[in-house]
Amino acid sequence: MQCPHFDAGRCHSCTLLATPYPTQVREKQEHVAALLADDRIAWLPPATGPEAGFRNKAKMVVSGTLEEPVLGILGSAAGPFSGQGIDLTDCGLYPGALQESFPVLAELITRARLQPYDATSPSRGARRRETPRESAWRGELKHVLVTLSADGELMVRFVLRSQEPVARLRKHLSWLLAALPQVAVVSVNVQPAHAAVLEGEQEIVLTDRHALPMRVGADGITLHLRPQSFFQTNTAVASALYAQARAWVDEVGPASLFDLYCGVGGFALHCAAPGRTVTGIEISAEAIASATTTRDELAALPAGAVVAGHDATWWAGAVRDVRFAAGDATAVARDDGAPELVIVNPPRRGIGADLSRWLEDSDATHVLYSSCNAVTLAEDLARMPSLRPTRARLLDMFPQTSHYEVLVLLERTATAG
Ligand SMILES: C[S@@+](CC[C@H](N)C(=O)[O-])C[C@H]1O[C@@H](n2cnc3c(N)ncnc32)[C@H](O)[C@@H]1O
Repeated sequence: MQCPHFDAGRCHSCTLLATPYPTQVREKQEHVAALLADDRIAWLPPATGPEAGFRNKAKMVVSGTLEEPVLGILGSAAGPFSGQGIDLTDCGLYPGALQESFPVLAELITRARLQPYDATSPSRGARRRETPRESAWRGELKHVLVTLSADGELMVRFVLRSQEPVARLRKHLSWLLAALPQVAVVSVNVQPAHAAVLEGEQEIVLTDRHALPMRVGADGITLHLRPQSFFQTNTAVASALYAQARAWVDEVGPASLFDLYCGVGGFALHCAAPGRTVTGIEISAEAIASATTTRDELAALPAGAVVAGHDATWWAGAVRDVRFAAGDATAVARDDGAPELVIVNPPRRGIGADLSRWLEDSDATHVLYSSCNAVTLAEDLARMPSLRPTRARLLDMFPQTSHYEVLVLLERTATAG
């Protein structure tokens, strides 16, 4: 992949751009195999998708002026573009449908007078004080977050410093929906702090629709995605990830499973089956609401519908005992007895000592660990010596970067104690 921003030193995100893609995948495979360093693991060939145009979401920093807003990133503090707004609307990681939305969103910013937030320079008055107040920074619009579904629909979220511009945004909403009819959901996220935090707690949805339907795979499950919910970055590889998880879970055939850090329920719903009790736990209440919507939709499919190879009757039975609850995944270590199989898919920090210890000491016969950080994965596995990794697969969710996803099936070899 060729990138003018990388070549000019404006953006450094794609650190592997100069490495041919097959070499990237081979080196990631060597990296994860060396980190897990376990000859007993049977590795499946890596799962890959397109090497460009694969990102389903864009997190655009908004800079520039009201008349000429810039959507992209701010140049890194150390380099020659320090603090400068860098336009990344043509970034090759975005599919065409995302790229095409950016000029329209930029025009909306101008029309609705959403002044780009100036993250670098407090006003002159504030500069005289040692710790300028948040109000001393100029502007309102911090980020625009855009998510694209496999069916071409969009969710657009405006991260604002305050609610002040919301009325203007509402006024221009019909213009946006006419200019970009594929927009399904528009919301405002209020993030008042001058801090490196992408979004705040308050979300105001401006459209009638509150969730973006994210179909996974050709005839696959359509997961519902509400604002403030996580979704895997690469829909094609996420489809392979969930399919692999389902294949291994079905082979084990547990009567009960937990999906910890379940997000909008991708693993839980792909691994549901008649006669299987599934419990999904996730910290974001909005993600749990999304997962519950998908479950209810699968429970009531119209006669004749086929989803992921199963008909409406099968699905009604499969999701009958699927439950989702908002909460801290590590708290199950205190509260609940273990099911037969536990799926974990934590953030980069991994599951940590407490949850690892609970799994190690539990009655679960299998654990399925999906990780986006093999370093913390290896640390967690070392804490669970009774659970032997038997099978694993690298899934390259993040081409052109050194990041990747890895799925590992663990099987209990010894009774904990
Ligand atoms: C890597 S994402 C996985 C989401 C989901 N499994 C999927 O396939 O999309 C990690 C998820 O963990 C959630 N999370 C973070 N800390 C958590 C905690 N302490 N307890 C429960 N969920 C947590 C995040 O909100 C996020 O949805």
